[in-house]
Amino acid sequence: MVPPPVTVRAPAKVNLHLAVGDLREDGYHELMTVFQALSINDEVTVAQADEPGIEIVGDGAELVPDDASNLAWRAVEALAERAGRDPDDPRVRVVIRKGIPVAGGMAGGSADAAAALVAAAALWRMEIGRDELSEIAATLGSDVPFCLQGGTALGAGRGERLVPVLTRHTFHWVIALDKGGLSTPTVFAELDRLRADGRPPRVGSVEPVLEALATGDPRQLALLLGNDLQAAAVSLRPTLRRTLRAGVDAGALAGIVSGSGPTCAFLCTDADSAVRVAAELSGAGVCRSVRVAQGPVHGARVIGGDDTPRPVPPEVHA
Ligand SMILES: C[C@@](CO)(OP(=O)(O)O)[C@H](O)COP(=O)(O)OP(=O)(O)OC[C@H]1O[C@@H](n2ccc(N)nc2=O)[C@H](O)[C@@H]1O
Ligand SMILES: Nc1ncnc2c1ncn2[C@@H]1O[C@H](COP(=O)(O)OP(=O)(O)O)[C@@H](O)[C@H]1O
Repeated sequence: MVPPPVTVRAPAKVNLHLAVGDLREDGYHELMTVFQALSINDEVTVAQADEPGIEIVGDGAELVPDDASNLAWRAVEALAERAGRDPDDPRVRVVIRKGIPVAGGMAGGSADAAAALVAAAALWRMEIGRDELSEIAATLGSDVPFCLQGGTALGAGRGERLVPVLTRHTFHWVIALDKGGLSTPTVFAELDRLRADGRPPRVGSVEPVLEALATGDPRQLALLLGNDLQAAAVSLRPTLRRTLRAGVDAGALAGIVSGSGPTCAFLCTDADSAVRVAAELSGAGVCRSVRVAQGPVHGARVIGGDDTPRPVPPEVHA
């Protein structure tokens, strides 16, 4: 019998704190970061199929590769290998519905990879623990283990070594999407260049951020948001300075470039304030579009539960 397709939702992330250390010999930078998963999602459906393939729909779909280089496809191949299937012929069809801005510093590709891992594991009814999935996730990208885990987490190494952070509070965000993307390696390289030329400011220690998260006070957290990549993202995209100012002028507690950018994330006092800030920011003409989001949310999860029969989405032909 053909198993029903599995659809998994995976979240975007913002880095509340992103301390970038030195360039390592393997080409990565040592990081100390605090991730938070936000209620902006991609959905990935994996279906058994005689005609394998990948399809991407939604915002920015044309910017995402629809071949074997797609991270979701690579995730399926990696899991097929673990399942003892032929990784070169996994006999599935993958459909990605983009809700996360592409190349926006919100881990869209990583979310797709995390979702594809969970979906393929459920489709093939694999007995595989989250720890092992997380190990496979880390081989696909630094942010993929976090997209799997979700919530709020401290990330070390290149961001893949995670410890969950407990928070008692839901935080309310306004997200400003920029007109184009920024390439993550280019932004890291720009930071190296800025550091070789001078001393761009570095974020402080992470402990106060963890304390603010424990109290759940957005005002306290707002004072501590920090991102070492921000100077590099602003250097490559100077208009971000105006976007960051406009969000604070609109009433946000603080604004920050999300990861490698160019998306900007604004922390607000509460849900009502976030709606007001979003309305004013979208009228300011400084960004492509504006969304309201909350965090933390859970990581990659089957929608509706493993046993719930789901209709076949029109794009998927099992
Ligand atoms: C900057 C961050 C912050 O969370 O995310 P984004 O803002 O891009 O989403 C991450 O470190 C990005 O993670 P991810 O997008 O998974 O990057 P990877 O595929 O692992 O790496 C892409 C490239 O980014 C650079 N890179 C990435 C991670 C790291 N710790 N040091 C690096 O120098 C390297 O040049 C690497 O080749
Ligand atoms: N599912 C995906 N598979 C492979 N590449 C992707 C996928 N989604 C996005 N990309 C590509 O990866 C690059 C980074 O995109 P993304 O992960 O969305 O941003 P970021 O790394 O800034 O968080 C972009 O060039 C984009 O085309």
